[in-house]
Amino acid sequence: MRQNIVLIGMMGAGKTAIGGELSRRLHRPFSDTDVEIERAAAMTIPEIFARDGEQFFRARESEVLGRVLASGRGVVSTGGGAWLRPENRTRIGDHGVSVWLDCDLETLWHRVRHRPTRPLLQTADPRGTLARLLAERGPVYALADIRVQARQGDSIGQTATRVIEAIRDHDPAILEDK
Ligand SMILES: Nc1ncnc2c1ncn2[C@@H]1O[C@H](COP(=O)(O)OP(=O)(O)OP(=O)(O)O)[C@@H](O)[C@H]1O
Ligand SMILES: O=C(O)C1=C[C@@H](O)[C@@H](O)[C@H](O)C1
Ligand SMILES: [Mg+2]
Repeated sequence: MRQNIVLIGMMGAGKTAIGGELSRRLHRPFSDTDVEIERAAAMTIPEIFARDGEQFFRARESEVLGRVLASGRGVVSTGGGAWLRPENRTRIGDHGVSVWLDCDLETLWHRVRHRPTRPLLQTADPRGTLARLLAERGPVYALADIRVQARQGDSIGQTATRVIEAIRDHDPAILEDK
């Protein structure tokens, strides 16, 4: 079934926040792959990265993604790197519509800079790292079915409304109740 709504994009783009809002508005179950990975491992993401490394985390991420997509019609917020693996993109395409929350560097940096929860940003120059990741990943995120600008100054509610409108334009069947 292709009715899942899957949010992709950079850390800080608002996937978790907008995903929760969409779930409430559309009355659909909500899953966040980062939260599911932490729950299954009984560890935080920084702890998983520190103990087992990024490749281990990516393997768990692919497993969790497959599991949460199986529900068929949920809202799924992914981690910022999930969309980069081709096998994950195929799986998302088979089970849902992908929505890229496209957010500018300044907004992303403003949101993530005081949070120690993103291990990839624990570098000597985290802003530079964020900029490099955005530049590298942008063309891959652009492969998503739908692109929504997550603009600075827009509330979570306003961005959620734009996501719903964009999905309706793309394929109204995704929003239909079963
Ligand atoms: N208009 C907005 N849209 C989305 N998030 C916002 C907005 N305004 C503030 N935020 C805040 O930005 C922060 C980052 O958002 P969030 O954690 O949802 O990002 P994410 O894409 O899930 O990141 P990650 O990939 O690291 O999980 C949150 O604290 C969220 O509440
Ligand atoms: O952008 C990324 O690669 C990541 C984003 C977060 O959501 C987490 O999945 C983790 O910190 C890695
Ligand atoms: Mg998140």
